[in-house]
Amino acid sequence: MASANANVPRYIPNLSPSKSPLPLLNNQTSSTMEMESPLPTQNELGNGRQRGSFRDTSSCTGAEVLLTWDDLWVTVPSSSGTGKAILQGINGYAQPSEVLAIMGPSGSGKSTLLDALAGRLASNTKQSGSIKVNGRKQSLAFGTSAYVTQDDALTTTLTVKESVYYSAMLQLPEFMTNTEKKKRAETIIREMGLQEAMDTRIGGWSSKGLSGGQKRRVSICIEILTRPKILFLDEPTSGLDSAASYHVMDRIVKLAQQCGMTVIASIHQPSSEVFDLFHHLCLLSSGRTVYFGPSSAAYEFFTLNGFPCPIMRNPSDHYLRTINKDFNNVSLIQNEDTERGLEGNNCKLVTTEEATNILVESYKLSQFSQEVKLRVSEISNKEGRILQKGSQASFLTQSIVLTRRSFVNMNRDLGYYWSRLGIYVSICVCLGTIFYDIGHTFDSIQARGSMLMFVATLLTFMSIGGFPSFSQDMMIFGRERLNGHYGVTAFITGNTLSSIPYLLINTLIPGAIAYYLAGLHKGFDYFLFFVLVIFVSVILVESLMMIVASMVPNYLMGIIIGSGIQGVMMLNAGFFRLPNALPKPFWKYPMYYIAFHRYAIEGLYKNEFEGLSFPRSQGEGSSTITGEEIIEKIWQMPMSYSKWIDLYILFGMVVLYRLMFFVIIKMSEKIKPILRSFLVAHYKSTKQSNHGVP
Ligand SMILES: Nc1ncnc2c1ncn2[C@@H]1O[C@H](COP(=O)(O)OP(=O)(O)OP(=O)(O)O)[C@@H](O)[C@H]1O
Repeated sequence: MASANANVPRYIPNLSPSKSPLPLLNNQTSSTMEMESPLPTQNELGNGRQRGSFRDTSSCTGAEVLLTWDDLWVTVPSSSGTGKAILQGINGYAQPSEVLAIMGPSGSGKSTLLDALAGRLASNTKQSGSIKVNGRKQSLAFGTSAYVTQDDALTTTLTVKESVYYSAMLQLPEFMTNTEKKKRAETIIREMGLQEAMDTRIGGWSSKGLSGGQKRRVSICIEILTRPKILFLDEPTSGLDSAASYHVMDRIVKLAQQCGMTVIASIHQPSSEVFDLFHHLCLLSSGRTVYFGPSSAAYEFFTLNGFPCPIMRNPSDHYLRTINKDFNNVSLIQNEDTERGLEGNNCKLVTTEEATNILVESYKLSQFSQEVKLRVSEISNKEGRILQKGSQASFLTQSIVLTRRSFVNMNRDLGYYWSRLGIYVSICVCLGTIFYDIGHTFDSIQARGSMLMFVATLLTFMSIGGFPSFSQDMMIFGRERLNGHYGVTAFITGNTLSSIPYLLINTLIPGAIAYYLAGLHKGFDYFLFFVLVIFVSVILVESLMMIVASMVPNYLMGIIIGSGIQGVMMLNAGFFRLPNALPKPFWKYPMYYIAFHRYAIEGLYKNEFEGLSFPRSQGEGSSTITGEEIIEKIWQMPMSYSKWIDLYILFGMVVLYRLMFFVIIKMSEKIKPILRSFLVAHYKSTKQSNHGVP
């Protein structure tokens, strides 16, 4: 076997020549373990491997970040009630100017580790153990860290240049000029190899734009604009071919070295060239550490534990294949002479489960593990610099930029307002022709009531059509908010201001068609009030949908829940069942007062009927009834206040709904940590009682 392969070139790993990081196997004695520490010393930090220079270094200042995690456990509730451990007491560290790769089969806990370190675990998880930044328990404030998620939540209608530029305007400090910000954005786009795609739109479900790999790179560009001190990358190379993967990772490594940035990246299947770029490797399997140490020494670790990398196989593929339990693989374990093969009786087949257990146990006893513990305690026992929040654009700048960005997006995304305008116009043409020249007969009282009810309810209900586009905006907001790009108030301001012109067009044109075709109350001021009520009602529905969007996981759920809420409010607005007939305990009090459609139809009815008179019954010669009487007696609406009060109430509701959205987002941010610390406390007490600890 050996001779058959003698002429086949073997993969040459990037091993440190003088380092022999032998692991401790259970059956080995310590005499076989004489070794030099494979870990860099503090003096070596920052020197890194020199891989050329990175051009824009103007902002590479500030404190470096050393991150450690010790006995880190993350559990989630399981059906058995005992909880499922996703991470099982792992240790490790990440250092400035270096890239730590987290690798492991799918579901091994890579993203969870990244989330735990970045402080953004899901609220249903419980975390225990210690995570320290520069030896202190401190959070990673804006400007100090950035996180590139797996899903590229980007504004699909913007070009690459616009996306990165708007983001630069939002994130970079006020003291930088617009030209400097633009330059920074362009430099980063070029560094990520996107110069050819600068003017290409991101693209989404409706139009093809960038490839998946290019979107990944745009996401990275956006997050590294501030030159964060610590960068978390979740699958940065997914969707990229091997050349692009190398290109992107190489840029990140250079940036790390140039700026003293600490990079932690979870990665699925790096090519050998990409793998070679990593300084350290954390290999996980089912939340346990299989290996943590210099990436170059992993080859030897596997070899010495009986799992040498076969000829011509990419070592990182080999590591993952050895520990991937998903497909009932088997591995060949070689005890001594790796060249003799099966017939030499030194090999046996083991399942991947067994192979993983051997490696995990071996790692625990190895010098690597000891070194990691030593380094972790060394760093955690020395309190370093406290991280200061980075400077960013002012609230005013952020609001202006968000308004502009949102305005451009609303204009280009046909689903946001333009398609709705088309539908509104069509419906209003139908409405206007069905109620054409409504007149002032007895029958027109009912006809007016029905038409205005339709306008106030079903027409405003159609605003729900823009929800998919809005929910995409919410996803982007969620990502940018988590990364601290801007606050909730700036988002609400931007969204509100940018939508106003479109909502005006959407209500003015269709409103005019319906109003004048039907021949409603003559006079421009009456028409203006009519449009104002529809306008505010549509903003109200949008505000309601904002609240819904902040609470539901996807837009389909949002549409279902939003329609349900509106349906109930419409039913209860006092038209389908007159106000005095509404059952008192619930539908009259409080629902009739909460239903915003009630104020919309009240305002519209007062606007339409006040000042007009109609025959009391069908036929000629009948006496007349005034509009005021109709409102009070037929529609059972209060005349103690004017139509303007109804409009003010609607407007007040818009403010209230937007405030509610603000409070919900803020509260969820405040409640999540409290909930998590409660769960952690509960977890600790359960753990202690399970182990009989007093
Ligand atoms: N919040 C959560 N609630 C329940 N289970 C979770 C949660 N987060 C992660 N898990 C589970 O923990 C395991 C590890 O998930 P994680 O996303 O960390 O794996 P991964 O190694 O990043 O996988 P992949 O490479 O496929 O993204 C999975 O089985 C996942 O279903």
